[in-house]
Amino acid sequence: MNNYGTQRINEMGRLEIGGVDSVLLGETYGTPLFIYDVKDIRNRALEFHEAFKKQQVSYQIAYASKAFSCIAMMELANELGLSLDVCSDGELHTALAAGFPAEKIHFHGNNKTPDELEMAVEEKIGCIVVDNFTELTWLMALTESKKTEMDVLIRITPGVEAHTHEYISTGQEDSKFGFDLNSGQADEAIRLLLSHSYLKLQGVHSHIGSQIFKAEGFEEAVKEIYRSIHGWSVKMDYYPNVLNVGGGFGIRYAEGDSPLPLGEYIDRMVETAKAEAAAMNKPVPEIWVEPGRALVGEAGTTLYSIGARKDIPQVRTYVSVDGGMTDNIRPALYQAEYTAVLANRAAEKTEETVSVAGKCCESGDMLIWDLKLPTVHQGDYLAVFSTGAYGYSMANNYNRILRPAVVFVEDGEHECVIERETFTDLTRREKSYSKAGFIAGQS
Ligand SMILES: Cc1ncc(COP(=O)(O)O)c(C=O)c1O
Ligand SMILES: N[C@@H](CCCC[NH3+])C(=O)O
Repeated sequence: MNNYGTQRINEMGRLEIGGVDSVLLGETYGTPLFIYDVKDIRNRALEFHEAFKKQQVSYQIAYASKAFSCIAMMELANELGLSLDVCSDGELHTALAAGFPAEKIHFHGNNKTPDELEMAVEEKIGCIVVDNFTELTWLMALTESKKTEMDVLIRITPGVEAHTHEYISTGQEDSKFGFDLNSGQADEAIRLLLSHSYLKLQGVHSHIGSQIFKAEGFEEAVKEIYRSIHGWSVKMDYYPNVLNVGGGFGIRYAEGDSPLPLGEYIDRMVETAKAEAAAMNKPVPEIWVEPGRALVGEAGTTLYSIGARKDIPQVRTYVSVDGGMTDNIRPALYQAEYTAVLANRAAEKTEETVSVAGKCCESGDMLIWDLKLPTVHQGDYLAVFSTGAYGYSMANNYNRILRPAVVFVEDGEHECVIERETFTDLTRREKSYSKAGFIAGQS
């Protein structure tokens, strides 16, 4: 077993998380169940803070709430001294409902609507990360009409390709996100911003991708941004107060995944920024990062119950769980790999190789291929590791399957922070079509 966070195998041979027996959690809350190891989230936030403090630079760690967003998580992020990256009105609403300080919220997105921009301005959030000219035009008009100042960063695509799945790689020039550097679009946007009375350009943002294991991409991005800063400094006398390098720090999903210690990513990007600033004889900007997965990914475990089993002699054994692509779409979307154990028999030696299927009407609904487990029986609990990021937040109701519950565990205690969806939730906002020609019961 990989021993994520506080996990261990207890005296009964069961997986324990945060000092709580996972079987007890399954019995109490049912399955599928997302279990978050709060201590692990705390430790990771601390690791980021310590890395920045060691470098003696001003910084912000903005939790990318798209990774996992709910009231309890926003409260925890606030308690841990994090800022927040939101990229929709729903994420902003959740943060505000949790009492997250508006001035520490940053708004992202390649298609913020006029309503979302208005909400951000009215709520006086910390900054808007401007992504394109459409948004810039709207934002200029909005702040002028409201006579309200707003801090902004400009998102640029540094032309750096992170070595990750192409769907989660964003820093390359051919991307829907941000202003590109080569065509001069970023220059034009900065020029517009510098002459605007209400929009205050605080700095530059780049995000090169996600699940990145090497620091080189971040170093390269910082260098590339500085090449542009040089130009802006000469042409427009502009030098940023803030350099936001985005998120993307990788985590362990499967054996063989070996991300760097969090501090090393920070050291390498901050040292690059220090060297570049020194070469220009300028101060080091405030460095911001936006980790999502690195804060919550390994802290999450999904507990399922094993149902059907299908043995195809000489071919494969399928064991099916009571969830699947509805609570974890990542294997279907990115061929993401996971590992798992039988939570109720975590100490037993492995005896067979099975493939774990979800319950959706979809052949692609597979969670793990060729997983070694003790002989699997119906009713066993399967714990899939590292599901804390982009699991619940990408959950859906395909096949009208209900979204699972989420429980936080820490120091031997457990608390449900999101209840399991109910059938009532499924049909609550629905009504009959008044012009339906067919009325049940009549021929
Ligand atoms: C702009 C931005 N910031 C931060 C993140 C968080 O990424 P991760 O969860 O990989 O740290 C993302 C998602 O990739 C993003 O698009
Ligand atoms: N949702 C993706 C990462 C991209 C998210 C942010 N741009 C994942 O599950 O890995």
